[in-house]
Amino acid sequence: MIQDIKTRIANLNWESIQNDLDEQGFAKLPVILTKEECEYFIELYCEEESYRTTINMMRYRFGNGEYKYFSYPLPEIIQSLRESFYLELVKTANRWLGYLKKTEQFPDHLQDFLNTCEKYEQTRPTPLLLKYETGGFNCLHQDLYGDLFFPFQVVFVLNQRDKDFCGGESLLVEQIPRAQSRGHVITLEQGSALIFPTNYRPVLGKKGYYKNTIRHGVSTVTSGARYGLGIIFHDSK
Ligand SMILES: O=C(O)CCC(=O)C(=O)O
Ligand SMILES: [Fe+2]
Repeated sequence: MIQDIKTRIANLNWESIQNDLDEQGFAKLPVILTKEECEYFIELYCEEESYRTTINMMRYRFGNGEYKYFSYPLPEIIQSLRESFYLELVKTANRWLGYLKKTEQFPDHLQDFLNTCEKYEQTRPTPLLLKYETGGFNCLHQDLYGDLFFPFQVVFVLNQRDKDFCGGESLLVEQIPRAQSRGHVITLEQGSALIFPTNYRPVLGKKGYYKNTIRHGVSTVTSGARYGLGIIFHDSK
């Protein structure tokens, strides 16, 4: 099953995903997790011993909803998702560094990147489950938890759109230098995912690449409850 997760990720159409990431900064993925796997996570949401921290979003004015960061060791399936997405996305991450004429490179394997995070005192795990009930939303934000960050993150929706919940679309807003911002609305089916930039995306201009800052959020859940699984690669201070 876990081996199977790795195969599922490796077998995605990475050529097309890499192209989407370069062209638009984000990539919508097909269904990856089965209904049973999604239900497993929704049930896991209530198992308090799996988490290091629970955040009430209203309390911090982050939105309306709740999320929980897993503690280490991560559930095997999340560890596998994190490792296998990293293996592919590190190629894009390093290509993007090249576009921006940066010489440093991210290591090929997640564990080596996490060892570097440790040097920056970023040792707390960041994968999380999120829950929004009717009226819930997530304000536009970025998830940078220290000086070191991986340029991509992945989010899965765990229940069925238009059946278990309405609204709750994924939002990306791109801040274009010296221009107005552009919004993207992405609807995700149960078990499908979105890859998006944690901080910015490089865009080719007349004088080389420049950066569009990107923030993400979730529109209001107009009925029902929406659960999500976020895979963030860098650890937190
Ligand atoms: O619930 C969502 O889709 C957004 C999750 C999010 O903000 C994240 O994974 O960082
Ligand atoms: Fe986020």
